[in-house]
Amino acid sequence: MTKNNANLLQGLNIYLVGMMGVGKTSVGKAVAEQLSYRFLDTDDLITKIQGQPITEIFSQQGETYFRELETKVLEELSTYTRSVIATGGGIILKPENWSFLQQGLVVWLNAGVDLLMERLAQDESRPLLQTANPRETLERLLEERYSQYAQADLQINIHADESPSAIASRMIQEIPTVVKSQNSAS
Ligand SMILES: Nc1ncnc2c1ncn2[C@@H]1O[C@H](COP(=O)(O)OP(=O)(O)OP(=O)(O)O)[C@@H](O)[C@H]1O
Ligand SMILES: O=C(O)C1=C[C@@H](O)[C@@H](O)[C@H](O)C1
Ligand SMILES: [Mg+2]
Repeated sequence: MTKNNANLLQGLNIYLVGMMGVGKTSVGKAVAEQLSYRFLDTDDLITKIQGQPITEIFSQQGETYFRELETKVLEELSTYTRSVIATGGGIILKPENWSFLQQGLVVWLNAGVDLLMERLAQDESRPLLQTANPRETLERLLEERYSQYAQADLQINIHADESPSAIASRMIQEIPTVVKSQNSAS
């Protein structure tokens, strides 16, 4: 089943989008393993290229600079094939980024704010959440971004107590439904 689905994708990249903390990195690694794809993470690459953690890029160079780097990294990765690409939570904000995302299969990992809060409670590496009321910030960001995330080809709802590997299997099982409808649309 997994091998067939990898064939069905014909090398098409999978782009994971969704709010910070939903599990794009964790689930992405499991999807890549199950499809024998390469795993890449835009946040990780930005950190390596810049030689600075994301919090520092935000505080020293600013969010606009980070977003420019993010677009450059995404453009570079769009030339790859057979890759699962975990993206930063805000990648869907720039229309320009969609021209790269749409070259692959875009999968939205969606979870409610309660689960996101649980996952991010002890985490200080998300600069946008260093506010007086992180829950309120998450709620606002999710509301602002919801319609953009919903442009994804496939939506996977994330619940507590499901491992990254089980979520990956569930996602891979759904691939034929979206790849088929993409083919029939063309
Ligand atoms: N299915 C899961 N079950 C339990 N814990 C999980 C699961 N998925 C992710 N986590 C944990 O939640 C936290 C956030 O996960 P992860 O870093 O994968 O999210 P992300 O979507 O990549 O976030 P960001 O957009 O900030 O990069 C991590 O501590 C991770 O170990
Ligand atoms: O949701 C966001 O805007 C972000 C999420 C993270 O993945 C990082 O890309 C950065 O912290 C910004
Ligand atoms: Mg991540």
